[in-house]
Amino acid sequence: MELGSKLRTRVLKLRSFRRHMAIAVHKSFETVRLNFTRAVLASMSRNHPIPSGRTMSRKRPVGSAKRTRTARSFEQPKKTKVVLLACGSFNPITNMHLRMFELARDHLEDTGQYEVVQGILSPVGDGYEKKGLIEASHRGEMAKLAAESSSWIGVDTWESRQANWLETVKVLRHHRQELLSREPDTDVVGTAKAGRKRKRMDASSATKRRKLEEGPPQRSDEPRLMLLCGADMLDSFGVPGLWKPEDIEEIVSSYGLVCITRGGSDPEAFIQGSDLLWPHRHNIHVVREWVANDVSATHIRRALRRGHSVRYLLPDPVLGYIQERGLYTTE
Ligand SMILES: Nc1ncnc2c1ncn2[C@@H]1O[C@H](COP(=O)(O)OP(=O)(O)OP(=O)(O)O)[C@@H](O)[C@H]1O
Ligand SMILES: NC(=O)c1ccc[n+]([C@@H]2O[C@H](COP(=O)(O)O)[C@@H](O)[C@H]2O)c1
Repeated sequence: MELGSKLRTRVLKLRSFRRHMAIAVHKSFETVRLNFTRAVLASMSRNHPIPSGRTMSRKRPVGSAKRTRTARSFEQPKKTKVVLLACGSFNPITNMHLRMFELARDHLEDTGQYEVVQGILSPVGDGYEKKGLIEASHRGEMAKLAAESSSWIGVDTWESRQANWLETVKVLRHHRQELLSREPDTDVVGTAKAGRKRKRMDASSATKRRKLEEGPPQRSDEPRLMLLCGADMLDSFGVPGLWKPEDIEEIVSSYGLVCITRGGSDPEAFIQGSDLLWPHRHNIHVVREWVANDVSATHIRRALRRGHSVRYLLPDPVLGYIQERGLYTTE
């Protein structure tokens, strides 16, 4: 009997020991598994950005500062700010001259890379001496009347106030210098409208000079200047002796070109056929105008000479200016 009860006690103890061992082994496996899972999760949160727009959902001690860093700050690269410069006769300015800016802005912003912050109309000076060109003061005034309807397009008469005609690349250089001379937090649109208030560049500033030599900024807060033109202007690059090759090279490499399609021109084919433009094709943005608008200043001048209506081809205040002064009645 005694032997039997001892044996039973031993068997029970053995069973209890095995149970305890099993629990201990299970617990340590569980600990290893949990630690592994934690490690994997930690590494995932390090390697992967947090879903867009959401703050990190880690618990924080009561009263501690709220996490304000969102995924957006990780994911969205800064957009390059762009200022568009359109050079031309604007003799007179037409609705299509304004529309070019709208088309260019949509196109650039649709890429997701750019934010167009300002448009500048720069009428050519009297020194250009093109047939039928009326005084720059009138063309500048008409451009200003036209730009009043826009919140972001302005007129700069610096080019037209120069004594002699200036190559377009020199106009671009001037405007880039103006942009660099601005304070970083300047409201660019407001400045365009009140250009007179602009601060002059401090020629002694080594930083600014260095930036000018380095070329236009690509991804910084400083806006990048691009030349805006119609496809006929791009075609004119091919007219022998009209543009210096080094000027064209500088325009397309250091600034960039936004070219609006125009009836009778094929900008893509022109770029493809040009050994000068082809290497810079990624800096030339061809914008297709699906609603063809082939209004030209030439057509408007001709219609005015003939006493025909030009209403709705150019802004009403511009038409009023022309009629009040009897402009474009003779060739
Ligand atoms: N209808 C248009 N479509 C596309 N681009 C245009 C159009 N009209 C003018 N442009 C562009 O606007 C800029 C300034 O043009 P400009 O002042 O020479 O006007 P224009 O109407 O072509 O003048 P003109 O008929 O007197 O030659 C140029 O780059 C020109 O290519
Ligand atoms: N070599 C050059 O820089 C060059 C040559 C021809 C025209 N342009 C410019 O192109 C524009 C052309 O205007 P128009 O189409 O009205 O002639 C003007 O602003 C003019 O100054 C520049």
